[in-house]
Amino acid sequence: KKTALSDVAGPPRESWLRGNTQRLFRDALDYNLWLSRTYGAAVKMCTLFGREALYLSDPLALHHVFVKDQQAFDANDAFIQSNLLLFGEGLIGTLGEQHRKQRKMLNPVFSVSNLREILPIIHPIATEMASVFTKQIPTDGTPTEIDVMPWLSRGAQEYISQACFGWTFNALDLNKRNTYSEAARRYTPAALRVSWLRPYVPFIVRAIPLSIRTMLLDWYPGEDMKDFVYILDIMHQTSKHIFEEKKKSLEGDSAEKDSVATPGRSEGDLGPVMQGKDIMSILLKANASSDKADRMTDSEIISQMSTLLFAGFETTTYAVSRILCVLASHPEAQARIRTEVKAAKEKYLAEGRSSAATWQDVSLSYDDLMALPYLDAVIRETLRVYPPSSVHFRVALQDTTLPLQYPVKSIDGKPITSIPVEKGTQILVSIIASNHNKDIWGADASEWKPERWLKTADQTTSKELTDSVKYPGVYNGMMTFLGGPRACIGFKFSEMEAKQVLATLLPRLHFAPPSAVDERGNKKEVYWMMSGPQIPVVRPPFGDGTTAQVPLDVRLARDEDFAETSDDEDLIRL
Ligand code: HEM
Repeated sequence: KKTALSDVAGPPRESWLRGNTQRLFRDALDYNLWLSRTYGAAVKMCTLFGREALYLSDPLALHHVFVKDQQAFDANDAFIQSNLLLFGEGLIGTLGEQHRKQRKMLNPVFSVSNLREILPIIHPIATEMASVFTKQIPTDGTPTEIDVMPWLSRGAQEYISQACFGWTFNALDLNKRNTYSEAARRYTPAALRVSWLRPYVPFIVRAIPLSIRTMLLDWYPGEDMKDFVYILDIMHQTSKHIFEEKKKSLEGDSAEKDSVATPGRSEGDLGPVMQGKDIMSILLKANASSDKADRMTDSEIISQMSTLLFAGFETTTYAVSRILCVLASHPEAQARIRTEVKAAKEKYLAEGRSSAATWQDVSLSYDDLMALPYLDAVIRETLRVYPPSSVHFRVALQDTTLPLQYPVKSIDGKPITSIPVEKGTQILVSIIASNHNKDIWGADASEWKPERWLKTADQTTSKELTDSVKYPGVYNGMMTFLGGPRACIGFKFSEMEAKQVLATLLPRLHFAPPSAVDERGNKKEVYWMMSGPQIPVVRPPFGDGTTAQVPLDVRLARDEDFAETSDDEDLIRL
């Protein structure tokens, strides 16, 4: 049967049942880039049961999906139904009006003015991370190989739990085991083991009653599913527990306040330390004082907590791990950040704006940290070339037409300038192909060049980025955090976290790729497996090729690890 997408070219269907989209999520960086370079910025793909989908990286078509015709597109069924099962009615499990209402309540909570207040309070997390590394390396400056991933992951957990919930799991303290933080760190490997089920979730949920699903779960052979359900249960129970504690403490239950923990002690509410500035306290207050019609139920709030714990933790862990990994291979960029941060921190001491004992201990304000041009360029460029997640789904809610900025060729070689899209068509939004689009970013689109985000004061234009064509992404015209009404709510938060972590670690520590060699002269190499999220692994013979890890040589920073002069003073961010 001829469909609206029939003329659009794309790779052949591999199976009527499964289509050919699975390959996009199986260690498929090259495949994703090959697709868009072979067929252009709009490619026909096949999904389940012989249906067709559009794999998109065209800026104008994406502008229609996320901005101009945003009412005609939403998240797809498999995404919503599976998230609803996993996390309940949080932002990633709701659609339409309910989602809009939730966003209206949550957007202001993630505002810059709130982040400004939170940043200085959570600075000790980055300092604790730095001291965790410092304790593992010799004081004479020789390097030690450390798998930095678990520590960055524990740090990211604390960032989310402290900033969002005013709660600590003491994740950076190995002497204190915590069931929740262990469960959360096991979430992604466990989810990937059962991910084959995800596209079928809408069918299962609609066709099989809950009681039978529960029975099937008990009978299901193997431990993968049970383990996954256990992890979800821990996450849900934790969110519920924190919510109840928060609520009690906001209602002024003094008995509870007395039992709260302080950082470095046992797990619990940071209450007095956070001064009610955590995201959840602000949200609970806003919710209580809003119109009844706009108010979220307790169960929706608990679901938001699980959603934030999940959505804000691993993405940021992988992002910060990737930035450190890239910097390890670019010592000159590392040196430049170190020098830039040093100048900013020393200025604080000189102006009496900080009482820290050394410049390294200075905590920069949100505005000063965000204004560091080279640090900003490094983070932007890393998130562009290496976005932590690569492809996201949308579905057309009505018949519509998507115009193309860059025409593609039809299956019989004719130019296509716009594509009719029928209601129900799946759109695969390719973050990776968009961020690597040579038409936008230039011939060197796939190269890591932080300088592309900077210009000197006397430069009035910058070659690639002043082009009129832009992506509708919320973050600097790139698609890493998507765009439109369902764009990442935490992008400023993750940017702030990454900057604080780097501005705290780099002045003290130097990172390099692992130097140890085996008897055949092989060196360990971190390989980023792109399976939806980009996961760092070490391939055999050194690693198992599946466990997430980022081994790096870490040593104390020396004088020669700083750039000669800071030439960044003249640089302006684009
Ligand atoms: C580098 C780190 C991060 C990346 C790359 C990232 C990326 C994304 C992307 C691509 C989406 C859209 C998903 C879709 O609709 O298909 C998203 C949504 C979301 N992100 Fe992030 N994210 C990051 C960090 C965070 C953080 C730190 C938080 C919370 C503090 C967060 C919370 C959320 C939430 C709640 C949503 C759902 C928004 C909605 O549907 O309205 N993310 N993120």
